[in-house]
Amino acid sequence: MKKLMKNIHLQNYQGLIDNALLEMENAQIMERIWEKDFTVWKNNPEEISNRLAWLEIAQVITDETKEINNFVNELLMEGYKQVLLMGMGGSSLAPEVYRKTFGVKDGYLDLWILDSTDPGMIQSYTRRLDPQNTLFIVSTKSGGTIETLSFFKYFYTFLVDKLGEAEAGKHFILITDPESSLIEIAQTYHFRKTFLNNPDLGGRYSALSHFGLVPAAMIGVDISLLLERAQVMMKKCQPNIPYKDNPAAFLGALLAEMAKNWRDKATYILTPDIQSFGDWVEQLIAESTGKEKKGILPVVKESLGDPMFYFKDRLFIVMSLPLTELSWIGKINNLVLSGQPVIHLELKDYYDIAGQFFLWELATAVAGYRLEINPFNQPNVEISKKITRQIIKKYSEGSPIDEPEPLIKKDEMIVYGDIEADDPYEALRVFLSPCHPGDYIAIQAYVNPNRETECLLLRLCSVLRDSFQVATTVGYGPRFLHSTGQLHKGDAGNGYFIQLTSEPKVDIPIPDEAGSWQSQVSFGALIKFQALGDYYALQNGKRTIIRFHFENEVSVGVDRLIRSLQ
Ligand SMILES: O=P(O)(O)OC[C@H]1O[C@H](O)[C@H](O)[C@@H](O)[C@@H]1O
Repeated sequence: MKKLMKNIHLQNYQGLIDNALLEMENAQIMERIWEKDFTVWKNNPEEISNRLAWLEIAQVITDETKEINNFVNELLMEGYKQVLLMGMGGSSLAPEVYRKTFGVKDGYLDLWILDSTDPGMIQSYTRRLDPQNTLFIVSTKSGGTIETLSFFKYFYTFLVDKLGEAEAGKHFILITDPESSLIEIAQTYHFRKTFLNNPDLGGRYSALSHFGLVPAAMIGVDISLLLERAQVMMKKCQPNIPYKDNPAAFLGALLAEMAKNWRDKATYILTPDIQSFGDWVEQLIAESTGKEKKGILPVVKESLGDPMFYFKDRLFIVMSLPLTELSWIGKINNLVLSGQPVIHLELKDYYDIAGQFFLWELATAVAGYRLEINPFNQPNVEISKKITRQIIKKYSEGSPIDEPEPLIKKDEMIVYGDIEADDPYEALRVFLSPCHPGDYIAIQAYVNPNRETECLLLRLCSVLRDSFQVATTVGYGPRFLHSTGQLHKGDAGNGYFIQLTSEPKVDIPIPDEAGSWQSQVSFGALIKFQALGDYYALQNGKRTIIRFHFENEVSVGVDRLIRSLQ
């Protein structure tokens, strides 16, 4: 434990955590989790007993690394140069961590991830990829995710145009569960391969399964070494390890006890080389704990500020690699001095990411036990999907769609919400006026996730945090719907949601059937309806939401909002 945790500052919470660990030891919680005893969480095994295979996947899957590596070699021999992975949430976040952390090894395939339905984003991928040398991964556990299916239909049709029908299917592979309806589609369209994943684990617990390992091997990551590192961590978390030295027991108890004591904002400070781990752990914690009016809010994108900008609702988690220049170490010390609880985990090298995947999965399962929730389901995600499907149906039938009445139109912005104001800036101020420390502000941006927008949205977060002393998060739609979307609708309801939408400059059709350009719905319509579906889902759930629609440049609109707050 000491090697793993560089520093632990629990302030006056040490006794609370010691007690929680003692209680857990007496109730043999780690033993029961490893024995896959569903009663740890609920009295009903539904969506628990068939969701625990991640506990051993790093061992079980070692037999399959050879097959995965052989497949990658086959692709390299055939001259493939790049891979476009199409998937949402648990089917794409771990591959993104591997790509952003390890980069691409010489001679291996470059990996791009597509998890945005923004037409501009899809167009830029289409322009950049070389059809001859690109492999497409359709990655979906359920086989029913609308974004993933739409990406498949679009890129397959695109490839038929470029290479012909006989060639197109050879450029596609599928990663899915054995029961998925996509298996038949893969056969129909002559995909080159289908990897069937272990169905007994959820997407956010799948980093060490086919969903993570196949793309990792493609960029030249040594997947056997990854699994070894995960197994090292598994050993450290066995039930025979005293609970106080068991990192998963400790972390799980820490996350949950802090949340129960109003420190429910798990704020990650990650060094740039492992920054993307934040996006993965965000889905894991938010989707696993944000339900039954409870939840831990992962804060993964905020810049590190001075102590005065933080309320006493935080737990800070610092993660770094040895010898990384920690320019912000002084700021961390100030946080400790100001009374904030801070822990610092140190990874030996990039391959330790695999150990961290396992550690946080088990810690989240432990936290779920302490919070008395089922950490393996996502009961509220379906709500916005359902409303979006209804809107799409109406639109396809040519029926009118219910849209909220615009409140204000000014400065190329249209504002929607249940407040009274004369201009967008006043609307934002009025909207946020009841927001107080302990709440959080979530920016939900259904826009092209390019660098310029990202910088501005992060700036908006900083300004909001510093003005209101609240935790802030930012997520791109529809990506966040598969990550933090569950928490937004399932937690206690103290979030303030700022939805940002934009007028697409281009549009791209979603083929009704793969292979033909006939199309009823475009990506532009889909992203609009996804935003609308979630807007209504949040409203129905009595959440506080405002929408700013940018008629022109998103960057100009966001910049105006930032200035109005300063
Ligand atoms: O892998 P898929 O079945 O396509 O699912 C992708 C994502 O969809 C849903 O929104 C779930 O809430 C996520 O947990 C999941 O990761």
